[in-house]
Amino acid sequence: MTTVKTTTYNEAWNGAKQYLTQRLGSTQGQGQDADFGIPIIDIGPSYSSNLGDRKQVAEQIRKACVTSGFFYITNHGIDKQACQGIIRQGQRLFKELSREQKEAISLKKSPYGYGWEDATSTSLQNDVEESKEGFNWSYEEDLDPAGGDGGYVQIDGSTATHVNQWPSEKDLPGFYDGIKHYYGPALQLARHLCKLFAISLSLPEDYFGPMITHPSGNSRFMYYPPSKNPGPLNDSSASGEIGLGAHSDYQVFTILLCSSTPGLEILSPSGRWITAPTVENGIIVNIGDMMMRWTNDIYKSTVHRVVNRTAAARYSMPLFFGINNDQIVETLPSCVSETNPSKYGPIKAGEYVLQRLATTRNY
Ligand SMILES: O=C(O)CCC(=O)C(=O)O
Ligand SMILES: [Fe+2]
Repeated sequence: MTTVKTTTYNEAWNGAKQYLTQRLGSTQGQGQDADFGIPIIDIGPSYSSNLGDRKQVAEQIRKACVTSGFFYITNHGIDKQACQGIIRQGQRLFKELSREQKEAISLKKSPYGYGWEDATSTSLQNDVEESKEGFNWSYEEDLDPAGGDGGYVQIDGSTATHVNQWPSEKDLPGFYDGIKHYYGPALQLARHLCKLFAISLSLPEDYFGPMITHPSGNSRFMYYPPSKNPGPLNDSSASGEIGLGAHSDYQVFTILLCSSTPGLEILSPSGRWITAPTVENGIIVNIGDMMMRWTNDIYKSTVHRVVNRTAAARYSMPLFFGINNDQIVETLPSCVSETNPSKYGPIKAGEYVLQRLATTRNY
């Protein structure tokens, strides 16, 4: 039987801080930028019944994952209306709720940090102030088109339900249904991507299937105010305000939907910040640290941040997709060999995220 070590809060805090410092340090100007970018992958053929078509898409995904760990997907199956609709729900939440209504669902009232947050409650890069506003929620079975299997556990192993803090139907009519309209298809897209990741890693196509029956699906609405000092994109200095500090994502992978205002910047191996372009009907997928660890560092989770350098507001909605929180993550069999032994021990998926989240709280 696999034994898994549990960690104290202090160990987690020190470990997570060390991890971020090391990740930020290791990308400061050492590598080459050749092959580094955010390719656009048409995943339409991956819905084909022909394995060759699915393999062809998986191969493109693999190429992106071993370089930048970021790619756009198009023809992903989520309709335009659902994508526009969810961004609108985010706008409504930030614009239409009063400060008092927002405070009533503040993340400070939630043991898991779910709910509305002002700019200062959390920061991803310690000591760097962020200008964003956010609203966080977690997976719940009512939002899952597959219905879940009744086994959902929180990142700390708790079986508590109804942990999300939604605005009331009176304050924001139709909000929850609006969420469901995009979040449900996005979860199914994530499950589909798991099959493509499995093929890309030379694993059986349904390798991850049993691990995503009650998946971790934390999500956020983000609002980045217009810059007080608009300037050019691809300017590595952060003279504009930092919307979201430099970080890598924690989960297996992120499905990121953005409004048309640019602002996401990814850190290249030579230390340049590259602005992600706006791609019509495109959704960004990026590898998270859990996937990097799981693949023995073969797939990369790249450091990124958000700086809104424009005079317009920016909105986005990342969905941090992970496997069942009670699932043990052990280096994937196709990522170890005699010459490349496993660098990491087994860990419970939820426990790993808990450790990484430990440093972000400012309250
Ligand atoms: O808003 C964005 O474009 C990126 C958000 C992000 O990186 C995150 O929430 O982890
Ligand atoms: Fe991120």
